[in-house]
Amino acid sequence: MNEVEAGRRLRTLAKEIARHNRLYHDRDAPEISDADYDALLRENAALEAEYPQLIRADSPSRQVGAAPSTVLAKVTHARPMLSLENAFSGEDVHEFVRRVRRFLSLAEAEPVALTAEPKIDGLSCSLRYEKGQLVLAATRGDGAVGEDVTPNVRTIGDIPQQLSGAPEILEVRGEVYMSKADFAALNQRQAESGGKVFANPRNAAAGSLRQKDPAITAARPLRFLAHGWGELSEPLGTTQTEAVDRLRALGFPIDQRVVRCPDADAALAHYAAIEHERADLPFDIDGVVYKLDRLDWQERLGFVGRAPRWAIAHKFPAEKAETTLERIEIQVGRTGKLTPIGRLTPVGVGGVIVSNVTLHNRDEIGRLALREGDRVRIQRAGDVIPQVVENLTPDEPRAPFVYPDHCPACGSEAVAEEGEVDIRCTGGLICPAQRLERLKHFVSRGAMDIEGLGEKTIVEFVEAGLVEKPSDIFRLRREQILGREGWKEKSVDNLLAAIEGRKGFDGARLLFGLGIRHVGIVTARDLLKCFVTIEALESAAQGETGIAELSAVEGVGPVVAEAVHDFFHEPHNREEVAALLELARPAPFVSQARETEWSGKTIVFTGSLETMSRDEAKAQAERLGARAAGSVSAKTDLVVAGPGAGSKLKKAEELGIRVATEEEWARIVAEA
Ligand SMILES: NC(=O)c1ccc[n+]([C@@H]2O[C@H](COP(=O)([O-])OP(=O)(O)OC[C@H]3O[C@@H](n4cnc5c(N)ncnc54)[C@H](O)[C@@H]3O)[C@@H](O)[C@H]2O)c1
Ligand SMILES: [Zn+2]
Repeated sequence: MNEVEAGRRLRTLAKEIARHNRLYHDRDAPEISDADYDALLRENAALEAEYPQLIRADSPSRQVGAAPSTVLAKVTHARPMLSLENAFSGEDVHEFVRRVRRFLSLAEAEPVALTAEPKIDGLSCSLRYEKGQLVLAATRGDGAVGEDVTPNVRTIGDIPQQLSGAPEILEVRGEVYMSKADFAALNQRQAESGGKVFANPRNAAAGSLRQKDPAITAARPLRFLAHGWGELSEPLGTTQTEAVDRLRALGFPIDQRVVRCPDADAALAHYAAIEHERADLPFDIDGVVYKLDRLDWQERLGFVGRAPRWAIAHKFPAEKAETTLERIEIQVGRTGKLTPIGRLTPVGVGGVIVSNVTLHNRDEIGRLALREGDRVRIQRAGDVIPQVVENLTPDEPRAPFVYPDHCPACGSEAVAEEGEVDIRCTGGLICPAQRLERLKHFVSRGAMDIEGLGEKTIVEFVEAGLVEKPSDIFRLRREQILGREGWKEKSVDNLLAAIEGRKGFDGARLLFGLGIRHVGIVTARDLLKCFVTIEALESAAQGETGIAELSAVEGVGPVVAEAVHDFFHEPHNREEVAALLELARPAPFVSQARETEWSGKTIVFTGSLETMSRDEAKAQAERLGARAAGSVSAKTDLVVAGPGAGSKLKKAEELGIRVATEEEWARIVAEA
């Protein structure tokens, strides 16, 4: 991999890992296994080690968790709540100790004692006591800012409300978790009452704590184990062991498997013992945490990036089992992505019964040469969605699995983009699997922006069968809506007037609203700047030289060209577009640009803007006749940088490109 490729890969990794962090930490709904997630992190770390100059401001190696949810109040931690580095082998653990020795310049003979303890699979929580009273409880959030869960935490029996003989300020940190037995019973109750069934104890604990109603938390069997601390007005001891003993004496639950080990080998022996016991433990664990016992050493080591240098989590290997792959089914996601799912003969893996696996994509099926009927080895890594790691019967004669080239939900053609493994349905507008998301996008503020037709209403209309595709919005009749619950005459009239008002609307916004892959509002404008009407664009896209013609448009590359071509290639889409054009009659493109000194220039906006949205800034640039671009190059004429600007600003400075603040930009606009 060369430097350019590495930079590109790092960008992809940053985006992907951030997405998985949100899914896992914020939404409690991971899409990939922890083992796959950890592999992404390791790939990122290896690339950063090779190309330190490419380390991004938003690098996953510097981030903890995910931003706090907006449902709960935010709490800025007095001391950050960090993550842990991972070790996957005994050798990794020895290397950790060697790193510590080097950092502290320890003599050969100097022993390095560690504590070893189970890594509880819950969610971390910080409890703040002032003068012995519990005053604040917070989740980790992104490490710097967490969520205020004080009223909820007050309902957890394991957590003392009052302490005697505690330091004046004491922040205790530990894990809120649910025992396996309580989790099973809760899920049973939830299923019987038609409530949410949780994927695993960690999700159940997180879902029970990270919500607004303390009565719900109180009804859930949450528990707590302390394993560390944050701000302190006086030390708890001189070693980790002493400090933990002190916390226990103050009344905090501490797991009995926390032990002091004189060296790494002793710690590894304790790891083996805990791993042996794992299945019988009352709660889920995903590894063993080692910490330096001496607190003065912990202090000197401090932390780097997202984790302390003085601790490491030794993860357990994934659990495996063998079974039969009975069927391969293709699911269509909300964005049209086809995902193969394996239906298995149910089998127990690490304490849960597994009957489905994700097969990721077509390439993965090819790599494992999977066919319906094969025996497979599956793996579950303390996670929700297990995966196939090996085909045990690749040589048995069996018909190969034929991957569909049409969408099972709507019958449209399904294609892979150049260089991409994912296969997508091209029938976006008419595909039932994508219906809701497409419609939400169509009416959204950046697209048709129909007042009174928000996401909620779209969901209502789709569920009622009133709307299936965008053109149906223009077919809505008064009597269809009137008489529905919550709709008064006035609101129906307002809605119909708003829809009526969108006839003859900006063609670029309608084109953007179609949700063609890679066609954002800027690209939609670029396309119509050249073709003027959607009809003209459509016939160009369908022509023999369509892709070449589209690629030649200023601001449009081959990827966009191909996506537009694929979209108009699909007869269902053409039919729907024709109906839309007939009903909505969008306006042909009229350039809003004036002739100014900025005409034809290229401007890049980076960082956050405070007085306007990014979209507004781009629109301003366009009105000056300039083009808003996404990345800085030698052809850039101006970079407008707000707070938090990173690599783009750096690049502009390197290239000697003019840089303006948001305020200066506002002046440029006013004066042009
Ligand atoms: N599957 C996914 O999409 C996905 C996404 C993000 C994270 N993850 C998984 O989540 C984990 C990463 O999350 P993370 O950043 O919270 O790191 P982590 O959970 O691996 O380790 C840090 C946390 O461990 C907790 N912990 C539990 N027992 C402890 C003990 N005895 N001593 C000290 N700390 C203890 C602490 O709360 C600490 O915040 C990994 O296992 C990763 O695989 C998975
Ligand atoms: Zn489809």
